[in-house]
Amino acid sequence: MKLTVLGCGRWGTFLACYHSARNEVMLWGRPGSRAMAQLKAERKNSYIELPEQLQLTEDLAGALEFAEAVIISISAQQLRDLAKKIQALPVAGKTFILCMKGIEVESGKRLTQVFREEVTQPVRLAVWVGPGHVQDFSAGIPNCMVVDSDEPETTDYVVENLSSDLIRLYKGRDLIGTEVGAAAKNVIGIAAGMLDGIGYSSLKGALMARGAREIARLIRAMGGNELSAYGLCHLGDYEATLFSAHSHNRQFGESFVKGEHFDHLAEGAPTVKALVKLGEEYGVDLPICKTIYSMLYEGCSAKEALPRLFQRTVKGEFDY
Ligand SMILES: NC(=O)C1=CN([C@@H]2O[C@H](COP(=O)(O)OP(=O)(O)OC[C@H]3O[C@@H](n4cnc5c(N)ncnc54)[C@H](OP(=O)(O)O)[C@@H]3O)[C@@H](O)[C@H]2O)C=CC1
Ligand SMILES: O=C(CO)COP(=O)(O)O
Repeated sequence: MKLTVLGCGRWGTFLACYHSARNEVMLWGRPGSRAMAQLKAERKNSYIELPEQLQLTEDLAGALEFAEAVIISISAQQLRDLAKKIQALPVAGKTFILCMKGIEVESGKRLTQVFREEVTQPVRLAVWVGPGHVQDFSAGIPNCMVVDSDEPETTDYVVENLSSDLIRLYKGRDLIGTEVGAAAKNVIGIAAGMLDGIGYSSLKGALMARGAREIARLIRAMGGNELSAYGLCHLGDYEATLFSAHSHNRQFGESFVKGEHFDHLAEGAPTVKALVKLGEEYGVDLPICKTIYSMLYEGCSAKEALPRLFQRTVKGEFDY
């Protein structure tokens, strides 16, 4: 199959390399991208070396014309901007696969909603999320991920063509849950990093249980299947995010409470704004998300925030 990957950061570059083993692949970076300049000059970045056959380009029209399936992996808040550029080019009949995790802050919309609003040509659309770090895959450690779509045939097409012994793909059947779960795990990852930063790592087990419960309630209220919160898109991604040294969201949370600067993309930081808004809109209490929001955006300290969570009224573990 001919595949194009749009986005040449950590994840997009890995995906382009991964797919190059079995497909003809072109990797696109926006004009002026420093990441693309490095890939062109050195054929590697700090995570991975590019296979010889992988083609690089900054020409969006050419990249889209090249492939029947197009993977997108850029920062979630930038998807609308890129989707507008895609809509200006002929893409009817192609399959787009969003390998990214987030909820748009301005609108509270899921990434497939954002994409479909902007790209109105007839295209197939899927998301591909779940646990996985470049460092682990590059060391040959396999993992399981999940693909979901607004049409089951598209999920089948992606899973059947792009699964491998390194990445075992499962078929998701709940697009709302898969997207919200994937976006929200980054917020729980920031919370985990904050606990690590204040020396409370032993609380991460409780964070896992209560975090997944909170997101399950939101998914259900939004019309999704609450079980998705316990699947690969969310709980299944906790090891990679709440515990892994490679997680940017976890590292961001730890740096934040230590007052240190962190220079990489942590999708949970904007996404928590969207989740808090969605909680209000759907009438769902999201105490962990609200705590992270108050720490990141309202100047609340960990010392103030944590006791508030423990002083909440007593309730049943699985109450709504
Ligand atoms: N297991 C999984 O499913 C994983 C998923 N991810 C997800 O992948 C996405 C990207 O993460 P990651 O690769 O770590 O992030 P990076 O910051 O490494 O890469 C982001 C890329 O997006 C590009 N970009 C940003 N805005 C635009 C735009 N308007 N148009 C075109 N390109 C743009 C940047 O370009 P430039 O080079 O010019 O800055 C950069 O190359 C995130 O949503 C993240 O959650 C990440 C890791 C694992
Ligand atoms: O999504 C990921 C792992 O599955 C990557 O997470 P981080 O952005 O926290 O590194």
